[in-house]
Amino acid sequence: MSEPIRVVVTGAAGQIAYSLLYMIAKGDVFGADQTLILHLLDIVPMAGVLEGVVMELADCALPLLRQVVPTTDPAVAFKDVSAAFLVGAMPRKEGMERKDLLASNVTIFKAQGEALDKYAKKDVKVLVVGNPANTNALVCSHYAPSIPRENFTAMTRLDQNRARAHIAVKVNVPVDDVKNVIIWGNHSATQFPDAKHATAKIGLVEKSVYDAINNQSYLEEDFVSIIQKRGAAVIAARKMSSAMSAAKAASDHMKDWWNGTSPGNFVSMAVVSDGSYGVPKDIVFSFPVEIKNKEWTIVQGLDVDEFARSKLEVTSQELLEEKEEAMAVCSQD
Ligand SMILES: NC(=O)C1=CN([C@@H]2O[C@H](COP(=O)(O)OP(=O)(O)OC[C@H]3O[C@@H](n4cnc5c(N)ncnc54)[C@H](O)[C@@H]3O)[C@@H](O)[C@H]2O)C=CC1
Ligand SMILES: O=C([O-])CC(=O)C(=O)O
Repeated sequence: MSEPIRVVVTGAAGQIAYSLLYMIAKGDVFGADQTLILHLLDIVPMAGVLEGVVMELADCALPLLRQVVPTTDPAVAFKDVSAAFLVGAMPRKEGMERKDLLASNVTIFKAQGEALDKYAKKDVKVLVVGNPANTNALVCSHYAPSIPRENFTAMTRLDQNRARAHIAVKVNVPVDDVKNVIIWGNHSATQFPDAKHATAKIGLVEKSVYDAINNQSYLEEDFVSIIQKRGAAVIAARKMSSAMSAAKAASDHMKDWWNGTSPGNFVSMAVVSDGSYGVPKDIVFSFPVEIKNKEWTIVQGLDVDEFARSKLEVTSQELLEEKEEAMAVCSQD
C-alpha cells in the first residue's frame, strides 16, 4: 500500500457527492492500492448533513479510507490535496440553461481557485463538475496562477458516456464495444457529440459507427440533439439533475487522468484550448484527448468537415460569451 493521498470533494453534502464519495473511497478512481484521506467541503448551513455523510463513510468500513476531514473552511479543504473534484455549486432547475447559473456559481470558482493556489499541491489535478463547468474551470485556473493551466479540466465525460451508451443500444452491442465518440466544446446544449471517428465491434469486426448505422441524417441531427438535451430530459423526469451518472462520469474522468488511456482510445475532457482545430485559445473547450503519465494531449489530425466545423464555431462562440460574462462578474465580486 502506498502513502495516502489527499483528495477533496466540494459540495460534499450534495447529490452527486453522495454517489461519488463511495466510488472514490472504495478505490474506483485512484486504484485498489492507493490509500486516501478524503477532504469534504460544503457550506456552513450544510455542516449537519456533512456529519451524516461522514458517519455513512465510516459505516462503509472501507479499507483504503484512512481519514475523513469534513470542513466548511476552504483553507482546510484544499490543504495539500493531490486531486480536487469541484462539485459544489447550484444545480439548474427545469426550464433553465446551464449558463443561467453563471452569475450565482462563478464566484464560488474564483474563491476556490484562490484557495487552490494557496493551499493545494502544485501538481493538483482539478476536475470542475459544477455548472457552467467549462467557464467555471477557466475562472478557477485564472485565479490559481501558480498551478499549471493543464491541471484544470471540466467534465464532459457524462456527455461522452451518454453518447456511447446511446450508440451501443442503436447498434446492439455492449457499451464497451463502442469507442472514440467525441464531445466537442461546451457542456451545454451547443456541445457537438460527434460519432464520425467512433467505431463499434460488431461480431468480431471493428466497424465505423457511421457505416454500422448507415444513416447520416440520424447521426447529424437526432443523435446530436438527444445528447445535447439529455441533462434536461433527466431533470424533467427526476425533477432533479443527473447525480448517479454524473458521479460515475467524474470517477471515469479522474481515473483516466490518473491512470492513462489505453492505446487507440481517446476520451473527451474540457481543457484550456491551445488553438487546436481552429478553436479560439484560452477558453475551456472539450476535445478528444489521450493520457499518459498523468498528462493529457489533444488528439491531433482528425478530419473535421464543414458540418463539424460549423458546430465547433457555435459552441466556441458560446464559450467566448460566457468567458466575457464570467470575468465581468468576477471583477465586481
Ligand atoms: N458537468 C456535468 O456533467 C454535470 C454537472 N452538474 C452540476 O454539478 C453541480 C452539483 O450538482 P448536485 O450535486 O446535484 O447539486 P446539490 O445541490 O445536490 O449539491 C450541491 C452542494 O454544493 C454545496 N455548495 C454550494 N456552494 C458551495 C461552496 N461555495 N463550497 C462548497 N460547497 C458548496 C451545496 O451546499 C450542496 O450541498 C451543479 O452545478 C450541477 O448543475 C450536474 C450533473 C452533471
Ligand atoms: O443538466 C444539468 O443541469 C446537469 C448536467 O449538467 C447534466 O446532467 O449534464
